[in-house]
Amino acid sequence: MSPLSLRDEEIQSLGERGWFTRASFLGEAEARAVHAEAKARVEEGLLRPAGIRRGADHTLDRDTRGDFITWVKEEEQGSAISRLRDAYAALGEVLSAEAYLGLGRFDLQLAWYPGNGARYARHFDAFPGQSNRRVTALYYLNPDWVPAHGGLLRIYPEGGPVEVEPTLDRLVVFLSERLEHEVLPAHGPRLALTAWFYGRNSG
Ligand SMILES: O=C(O)CCC(=O)C(=O)O
Ligand SMILES: [Fe+2]
Repeated sequence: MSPLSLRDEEIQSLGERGWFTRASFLGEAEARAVHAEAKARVEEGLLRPAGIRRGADHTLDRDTRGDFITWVKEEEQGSAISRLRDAYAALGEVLSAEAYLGLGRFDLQLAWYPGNGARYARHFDAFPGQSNRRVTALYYLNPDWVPAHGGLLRIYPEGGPVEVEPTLDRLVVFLSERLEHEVLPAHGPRLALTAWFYGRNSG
């Protein structure tokens, strides 16, 4: 794997606005390989309807959150998903080294919106002050995405909302405690592999 580094404008954007995006993270061929493995998991029926957390409760509310998910555990070496995991580990290291974020371990989740208008209403991935998720990194796997498919990521930095297209190989990184965001209704299949990085001192 070639060493990963952050561009100056990415570090600056993360510091000033709380997020950045990179249109091509692994390159198209590699992205297609990850997509094929992710799609196979969907087709194998490994994904389950995602719940939402309300206090201590875990509830299903398909209007608030209509995606299907599975947690991705350590992969066999040699799979494209394992190489993405390695790239995320390298990303966590450079975010710590160059953006001083002090990140430790991360969880990896595959999420699929079937394309029936499913969405994920506006939310935070973490709440300030708790030792929980610090950075959200999204990697999109939608080779056939066109604007009519919708499913844009809308984030809410200071200064007004920004929409990001979930196109193949795109990476989006944001501070989990700082940025509210939502997934607009998806009218085509929509796949993403998301990493949530925890602080170095959290369990
Ligand atoms: O897939 C996306 O663009 C965002 C998903 C999301 O917000 C989440 O899973 O918490
Ligand atoms: Fe989220």
